[in-house]
Amino acid sequence: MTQPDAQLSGFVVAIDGPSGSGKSSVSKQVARTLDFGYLDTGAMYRALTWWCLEEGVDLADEAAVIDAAEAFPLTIGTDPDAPTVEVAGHDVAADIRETRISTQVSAVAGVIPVREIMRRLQRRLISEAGASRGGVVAEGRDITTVVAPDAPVRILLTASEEARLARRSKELHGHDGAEAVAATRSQIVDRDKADSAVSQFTVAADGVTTVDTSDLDFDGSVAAVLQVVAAARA
Ligand SMILES: Nc1ncnc2c1ncn2[C@@H]1O[C@H](COP(=O)(O)OP(=O)(O)O)[C@@H](O)[C@H]1O
Ligand SMILES: Nc1ccn([C@H]2C[C@H](O)[C@@H](COP(=O)(O)OP(=O)(O)O)O2)c(=O)n1
Repeated sequence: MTQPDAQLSGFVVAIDGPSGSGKSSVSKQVARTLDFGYLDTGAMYRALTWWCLEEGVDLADEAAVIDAAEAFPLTIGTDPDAPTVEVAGHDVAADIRETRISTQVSAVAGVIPVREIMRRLQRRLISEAGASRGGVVAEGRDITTVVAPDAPVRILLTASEEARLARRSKELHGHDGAEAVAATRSQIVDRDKADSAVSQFTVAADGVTTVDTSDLDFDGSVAAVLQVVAAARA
């Protein structure tokens, strides 16, 4: 029989959303402002993908991917000023942002038993960060619905496809000209489509507050999230 989840420690702010909505950058700044911990769950799926490739695991072999997840030697830091990611002692923070990981991560994240292993690990990390700092901002695709549906603040951070494509193009190519946007499309649109098969992050679930950042700049997005948090803590 599966054990019921232990209660999460600390004040948890759960944030989900599609690629390029601003989850990582906005969540990190919100955590800094509140002096909370910060957990990037996407980095965990990326690091597992890196580890599978490093170990020569065929990503089409679900049993092998599950084995890799069960023995995953991950160390992840939850300080928003220095969010480290290490696998078996290797600093992989930069490697996991490479295109080869971005284009293959959905294959790993789409394996349901892997998600259950990651969910348990993520709840533990959220509780540890919450206990040591009083609170934590955790972001991903299923934090508001599956990992921390019991969080007192749950936000769907979203933005139009156009805005998300322009942001990611600027980040990857330095501008958002037509060619750069076309080159970025698969990393945003196709990946979101693949990820939607296992997580619901395009429409807010019951009790989840939508923050649409399409017409907000970065500071405006941070302020909008902080306002939702302040209302919940009042
Ligand atoms: N509201 C915003 N307006 C403009 N750019 C933003 C905004 N929020 C985030 N960005 C920028 O867009 C890019 C993608 O943001 P990121 O936080 O990586 O999104 P996600 O984690 O949802 O994929 C980054 O370069 C970030 O600085
Ligand atoms: N809680 C989560 C977080 C991320 N994932 C998957 C979905 C994404 O394609 C990858 C990488 O997530 P990440 O947040 O780094 O993606 P972005 O590039 O910021 O859009 O992991 C997930 O399935 N569940």
